[in-house]
Amino acid sequence: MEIIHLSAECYPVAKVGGLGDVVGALPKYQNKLGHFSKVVMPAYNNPFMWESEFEVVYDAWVNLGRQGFPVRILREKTNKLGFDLYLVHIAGLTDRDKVYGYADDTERFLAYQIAALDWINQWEHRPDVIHCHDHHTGLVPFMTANCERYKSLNHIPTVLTIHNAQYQGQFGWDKLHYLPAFDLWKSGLLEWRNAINPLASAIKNAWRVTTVSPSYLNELSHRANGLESLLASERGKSSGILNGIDNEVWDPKTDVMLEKCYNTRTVDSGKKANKAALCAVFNLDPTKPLFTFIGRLVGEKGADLLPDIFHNALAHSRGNINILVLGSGDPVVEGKLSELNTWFAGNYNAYIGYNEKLSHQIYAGADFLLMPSRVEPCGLNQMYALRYGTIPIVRRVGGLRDTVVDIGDGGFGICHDQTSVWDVGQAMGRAYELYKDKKRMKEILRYTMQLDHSWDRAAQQYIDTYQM
Ligand SMILES: Nc1ncnc2c1ncn2[C@@H]1O[C@H](COP(=O)(O)OP(=O)(O)O[C@H]2O[C@H](CO)[C@@H](O)[C@H](O)[C@H]2O)[C@@H](O)[C@H]1O
Repeated sequence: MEIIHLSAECYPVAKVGGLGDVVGALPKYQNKLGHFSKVVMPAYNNPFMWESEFEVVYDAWVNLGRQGFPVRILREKTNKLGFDLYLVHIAGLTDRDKVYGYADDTERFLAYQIAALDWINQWEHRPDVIHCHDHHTGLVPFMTANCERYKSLNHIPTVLTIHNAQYQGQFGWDKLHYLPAFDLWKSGLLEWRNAINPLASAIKNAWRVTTVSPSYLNELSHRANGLESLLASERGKSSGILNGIDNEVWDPKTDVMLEKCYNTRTVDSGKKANKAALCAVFNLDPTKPLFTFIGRLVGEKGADLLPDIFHNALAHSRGNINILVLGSGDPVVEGKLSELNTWFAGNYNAYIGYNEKLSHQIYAGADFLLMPSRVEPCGLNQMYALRYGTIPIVRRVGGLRDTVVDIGDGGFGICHDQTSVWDVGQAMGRAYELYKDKKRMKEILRYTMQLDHSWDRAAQQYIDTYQM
C-alpha cells in the first residue's frame, strides 16, 4: 500500500513531543512490512533544513482566500529516515523557528494542508490512504471528501489518529473563505460548538478514527474537551491502537548519547556509570535513588503539582533521595521548579528547556520516572524508561494503564489512582522501599528491559485498519 502521513511533527525533523516520535517511527516500520509509507509535513526554519539535501518536486502558489503564498515541496534526497520525506515550504508561513505558538497558526497549518492536497491532486496515480495526525491536519478528510477541486481524491480513504484531543485548533467562521470551494450546506461537517473545529471535523469526515491506546478511546467518551458526544456517536469507526517505540533510536545497547551502553547482562554497571555521570553534572548524590520527570510542564501531565510533590518528598526524606527534572512549559511551574534548587541543592536539580540528548541520558541514569498525568493518551516516556531499566511511577490513566502493571499485581511498575500530591507521595514512598531491596530491583530491571513495545505490532494494526 502507498500511505501518506500528514503531520506537524516528525522526529528528527521537528519534535515538540510524542507526536514527533510516532510519525518518525511508524512509517519506517510500515515500510519494513513491505508497504510504501511517506511523510509530508511543513518545512520549518530548523537545523534539519540546513543540514539536509533536498530536491524540489513541486513549485506553485497556495491561496488562502485572496492571499497567495509561494509553495515549494522538497524531497529529502538520501532517505536517511527510512522513508520518503517531503517538506512543504510556504514562504512567510511555515518557515519559522518553532513548530507551534504563533498568532497565525491557523493560517500556517491550513495553507500546509491545502498545498499538500494540491500537490497530491496532480499526481498521475492515487495513494491508497491519507493518514492524518491530530488537528493540524484535521481538515484534510473534509476537503478531500467535499471540495470541488479535490474531486479526484474523494475515494481515497482518510484515517485520523488522535494523539491528544485536548488541542482541537478551533477558529472562527470569518476564515471559512480560506478553504477551497465546496457546497456551503456541508458546512456542518466542519462545525463544533459554533466554530470551525479541525479535530471535530476530522472525526466526522475521516473513514476511520484511531486513538493512541485502547484505554484512551474509552476515556474519551466521558472526557474529551467537549467532543465526548461526537466521539461516542462515531465510536463505530474508531479503534485504539497502542503506540510502539522506535527500538532503533531507543536502545541502551547502542545509544550513542549515553555515557555507557548496556544490556540486560550489564545493566548494573551500565546504569551505575550513567547515573554517576548525570549526578556529577547536576550536583546530585549517586548513592541515593534518583527520581525524575521528563516532559511538557502542563496541567495534563500533572506538572502543576510537581513543585509541592518534590518539596514534600525532599523534606520528608531528609536528604535520602535525588530528584532531577527535564521539562518546559507553564512559566509559573518552571519558576517554582527552578526555585526548589535553592532549598534542596545537592538533592534536587531542574533543567528547564528541551534537550533530546539529556532525555536519553536521564532515562538511562535514573532509577524511577514519574508520570502523574491527569490525561495520557498513550505516553511514550514510560516505555522508554522500561527499555532503559528505569521503573515508571504512573497514574492509572490512558495508555499508562495499558502499559504499566503494578509490582503489587506481579508487575514491574508503581501505579497510583489519582493525580494528587498525596497519591504521588505514597507512590514515591513505595519506590523508596523497593529501591532498598536490591535483589528485587535487579530482577525487575532485567524483566522490564526485555518487554517488547516495538512498533512491529502496531504498524501491522494500522495496516489492518486501513484495509477494514
Ligand atoms: N524537555 C524535554 N526535553 C527532551 N525531551 C522531551 C522533553 N519533554 C518531552 N520530551 C520528549 O517528548 C516525548 C513526550 O512524549 P509523550 O508521548 O509522553 O507525550 P506528549 O504529550 O508530547 O504526546 C502526545 O502524543 C503521544 C504520541 O501519540 C502520546 O503518547 C501522548 O500520550 C500524547 O499526550 C518523549 O520522547 C520525551 O522524552
